[in-house]
Amino acid sequence: MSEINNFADIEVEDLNLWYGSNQALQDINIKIPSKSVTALIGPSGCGKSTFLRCINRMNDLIKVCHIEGRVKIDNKNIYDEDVDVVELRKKVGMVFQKPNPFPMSVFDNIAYGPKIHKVPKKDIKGIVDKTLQDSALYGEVSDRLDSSALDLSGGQQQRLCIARTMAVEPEIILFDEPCSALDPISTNKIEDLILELKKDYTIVIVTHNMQQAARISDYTAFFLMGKIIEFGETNQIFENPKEKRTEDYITGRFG
Ligand SMILES: Nc1ncnc2c1ncn2[C@@H]1O[C@H](COP(=O)(O)OP(=O)(O)OP(=O)(O)O)[C@@H](O)[C@H]1O
Repeated sequence: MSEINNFADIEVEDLNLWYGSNQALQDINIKIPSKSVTALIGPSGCGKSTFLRCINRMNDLIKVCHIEGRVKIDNKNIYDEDVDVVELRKKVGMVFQKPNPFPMSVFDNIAYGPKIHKVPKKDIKGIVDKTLQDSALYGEVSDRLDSSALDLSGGQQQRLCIARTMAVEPEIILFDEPCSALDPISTNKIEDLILELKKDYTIVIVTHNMQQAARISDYTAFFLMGKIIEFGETNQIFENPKEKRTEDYITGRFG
């Protein structure tokens, strides 16, 4: 278990995961602190995305996947039988590698979630405006709300996807390499947005970019071959790692 004692929104206990006979996660125990950014780093194929997907049960969609252990959010195991997965995914939003706006207007992209969750019609416009402002996108799209979201730039599309996630008021937002398809300026804007978002949300982000992890995260977990090798404050992990394997990875000796 991690040594970080801050209040944790997500507590993972003895998590093991298999794809068929291939074990992709092994004995994962971690407490992810609330209202902060936690980065998941490690070489390709070490289980970062698999772990991220465990936090909102996205792996349920994969037939060969078998999971043991507990992922507790607000002290409730999200793998309990009585958990409503739609409600869970409202609480735990996810932003993917490639921007994936719906093929509809900018407005409708953001209104989609609140409508599904039966927010009264009269409140929708206010939610869309507020979400666009909170995601720092309003100035760029306020005169294009009725245009197709697919006409926005890649970076704007990704911020729209973040806004779409925020519109249903999640508690946690999972980011799976959200900047890997973006140019440096768009990447900067997303990083600034993530830093803003952590005041209100618990954020977990998979990134291959060490500088990005160092810039935006408060905590870092280093994964290797399906295990968490080290977890701690980002400064400590980057400047004074306890494990030689963490140091080797961070200094670019492998991966
Ligand atoms: N849908 C799937 N079906 C079967 N095996 C999978 C599936 N998704 C991932 N795996 C396997 O699980 C292991 C961990 O993969 P995962 O994508 O979680 O790693 P990762 O650290 O996120 O990698 P990357 O950095 O390349 O995205 C790998 O061996 C991978 O081949």
